[in-house]
Amino acid sequence: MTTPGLDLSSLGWNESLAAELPGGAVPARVARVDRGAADVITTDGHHHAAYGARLRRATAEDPVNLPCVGDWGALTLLSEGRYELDSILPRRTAFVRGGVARDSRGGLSGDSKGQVLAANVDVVFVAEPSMHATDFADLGRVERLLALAWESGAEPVVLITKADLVGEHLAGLLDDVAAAAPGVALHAVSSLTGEGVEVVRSHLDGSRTAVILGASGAGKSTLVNALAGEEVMETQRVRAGDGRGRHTTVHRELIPLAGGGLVIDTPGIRRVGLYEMSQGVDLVFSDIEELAEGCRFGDCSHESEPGCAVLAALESGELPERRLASWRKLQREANWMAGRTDARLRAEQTRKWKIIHKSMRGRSRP
Ligand SMILES: Nc1nc2c(ncn2[C@@H]2O[C@H](COP(=O)(O)OP(=O)(O)OP(=O)(O)O)[C@@H](O)[C@H]2O)c(=O)[nH]1
Ligand SMILES: [Zn+2]
Repeated sequence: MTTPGLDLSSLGWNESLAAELPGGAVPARVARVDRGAADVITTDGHHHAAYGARLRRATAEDPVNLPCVGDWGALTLLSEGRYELDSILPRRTAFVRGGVARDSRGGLSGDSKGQVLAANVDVVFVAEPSMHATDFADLGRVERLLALAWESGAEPVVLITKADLVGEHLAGLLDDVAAAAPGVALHAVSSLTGEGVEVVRSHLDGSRTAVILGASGAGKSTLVNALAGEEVMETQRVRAGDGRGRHTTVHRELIPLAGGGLVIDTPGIRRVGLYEMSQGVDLVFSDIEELAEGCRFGDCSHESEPGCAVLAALESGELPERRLASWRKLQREANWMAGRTDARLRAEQTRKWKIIHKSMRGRSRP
C-alpha cells in the first residue's frame, strides 16, 4: 500500500528518535510482526520488510532484540519499494513478558523466553468498568493493572469506563478509585454518551501511543472505536451478533486514530496476567511504602513487629485493610513472577525503569 507523503510525526517520530537513526537508513514504525518479517509504516506507506542479516544476528543472540509492534526501525532500501529491516532503535518503554527460567550456559532446561510485547508506548489506560455484572469497579484489579502499567515505563491513566451505568454513584466510585491510584490521572468515560472521550483523547496529543489494559468486557474496543470515530475494532456486541459488519481485513495491531495519536492492541497485550511487575507494585502502593519508612525496623514485614507504622495506620483507620491485603497479594505474585524471569532481562528493565520514573514521578497531567 502506498500513501505518498505520509508524515512520520503523526506516528510519533521525533527529533530524539531521529538522532538514533543510522546514517542513510529510512525510519519506519513496526505495525505488526510476523516470523522473520514485519509490517512497517514509512513515509510512502505500508511495507512488508524482511529482517536483514544484522537484525537476525541480534535476535539470535537475544530474543529481546526481536522487533515488536510499536518499535521504530531502520530500513535499508533494497530496490524500488522493497525494504529490509536492519535494526531497531532504542526503546523508550517496553511491555515485557518474562518466560520460563533460563538455563545460563549448559543449564538443565528451558530457554530465554523474555519477550517484548509492545514498545514505545507513552500512556497506558487502565480501563475498569464502573459496573461489571452486578458489581461496582474492582479496586484490586485496578491496582494490579496499574502495577503492570508502571512496569512498562509508560504513564498510567485510570479510566472508569461505562460511566453511564452508575448514575449518582459515580462520584463516590471515583473517590474510591482515586484512593487506590495515588498520583495517577483518573477519568470517567462513556463511549455510549461520549462523556470523557475528549479528555481521554487529550492524553494522546502530540501523537502519543497508548495501550488499553482491562478485563474482558471493560469496553476497550468500544473506546478505541469512539476515539477513532469509526469502527476499527470488533466489539463484543458485534461478535455476539449475526456477524454483520464484521471486519474481514487483517486485524491491525498499531491503530492510528483520526483525531491524532495511536493505540496498540495485540492478543499479547490483552493477556496481561503474566507481566513482571515488582517495581510497579511499589509505585501503586506508594502510600504504604511511605508509611513503611516510619517503621522501627528497616526490614519490617508489617506482620507483628513492634513500632510498625503500617500496622499503626491500619489501627487508626488511615490505611484501609483492603489496601494492605491487596498490596500483600500483589507482592507475593510479583515475587513469584520475578523468580521465573531471566535475571539479566530484569536487571535491564529495572535500570530503564529507574531512569524513566525519576522523570515521571514529578509529572502529572490534568
Ligand atoms: N453502557 C455502556 N456499555 C458499553 C460502553 N462501552 C462498551 N459497552 C458495552 O460493553 C460490552 C463490551 O465492550 P467491548 O468494547 O467489546 O469490551 P472489551 O474490553 O473490548 O472486551 P474484550 O474484547 O473481551 O477484551 C459491549 O456490549 C459494549 O457495547 C459504555 O460506555 N457504556
Ligand atoms: Zn512495619
